[in-house]
Amino acid sequence: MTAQLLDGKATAAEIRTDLKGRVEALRERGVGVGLGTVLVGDDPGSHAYVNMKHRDCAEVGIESLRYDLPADASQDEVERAVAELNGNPACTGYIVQLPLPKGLDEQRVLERIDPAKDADGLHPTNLGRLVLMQPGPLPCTPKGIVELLRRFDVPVAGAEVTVVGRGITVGRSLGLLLTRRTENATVTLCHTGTRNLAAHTRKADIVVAAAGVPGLITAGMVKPGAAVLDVGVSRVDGKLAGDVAADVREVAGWVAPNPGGVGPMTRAMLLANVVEAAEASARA
Ligand SMILES: Nc1nc2c(c(=O)[nH]1)N[C@@H](CN(C=O)c1ccc(C(=O)N[C@@H](CCC(=O)O)C(=O)O)cc1)CN2
Repeated sequence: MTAQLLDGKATAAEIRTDLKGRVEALRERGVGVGLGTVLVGDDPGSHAYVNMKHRDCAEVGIESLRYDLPADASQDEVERAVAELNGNPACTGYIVQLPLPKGLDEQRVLERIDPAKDADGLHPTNLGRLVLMQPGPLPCTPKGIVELLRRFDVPVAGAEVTVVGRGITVGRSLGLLLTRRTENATVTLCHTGTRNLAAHTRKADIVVAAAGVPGLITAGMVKPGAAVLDVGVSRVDGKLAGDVAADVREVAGWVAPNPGGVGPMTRAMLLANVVEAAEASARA
């Protein structure tokens, strides 16, 4: 068996085409859409992601606002950038690129974001909405994963899903999202304290690997026909390496590769969050 490709790159391009039309429609009604980013330091991966986010904005007609701060920026400087974006009417949504350099209090920065402009859904108010199953912006990677599964008709309702990684941007939020009544999956959240990881992945209909451990998930850990989504990002010898070993393709029913799977969907969902917020404010 060779797995069907969950092609996030092509799917994200389709989503951007749809969003472009919606941004144009908003502009015709006098509603501007602007995405801000706050990037601190010189991590090459973070720079690449932020550059791609602004390139996506240009493609769909969203205005870009960009704060690039040096690696030695103080907590006050980062919070000042956040305060400026909160007060800038041209910015309808924004993100603080994570991780922040060591020494900065990430949580304190995220708490300063105006929840109404929180394009990443990572402000505690919006994470609380997710826990309470209330409407609000959703973290981009989990939202992108659910959208990718839906567009490729991977059955989610009633599925056993094993998520590897408990971080807030992916694993923990994805668990909350997939267990909502609308998704109705059963989720096992694995992490570094999990004793027998293979026992949990082998029983899963869907495996989401977001541990950041290159090649962690191998063919022997996957149930034949399962969907396997690679969200892990590591650099090995300067090259991007995912969490899923190449041999998994011979066992799985679907594979979201890395690159080309969930990453582009993360970016597309960021734009979607900004456009949805602008549409909601235009309706109000
Ligand atoms: N504020 C946030 N920070 C981070 C998030 C996030 O959702 N919000 N997620 C990750 C990084 N991330 C988004 O910022 C991200 C990851 C991957 C991609 C992507 O398009 N990847 C490409 C390959 C890119 C490459 O070659 O390096 C792919 O998978 O095909 C976009 C965004 C951590 N930080």
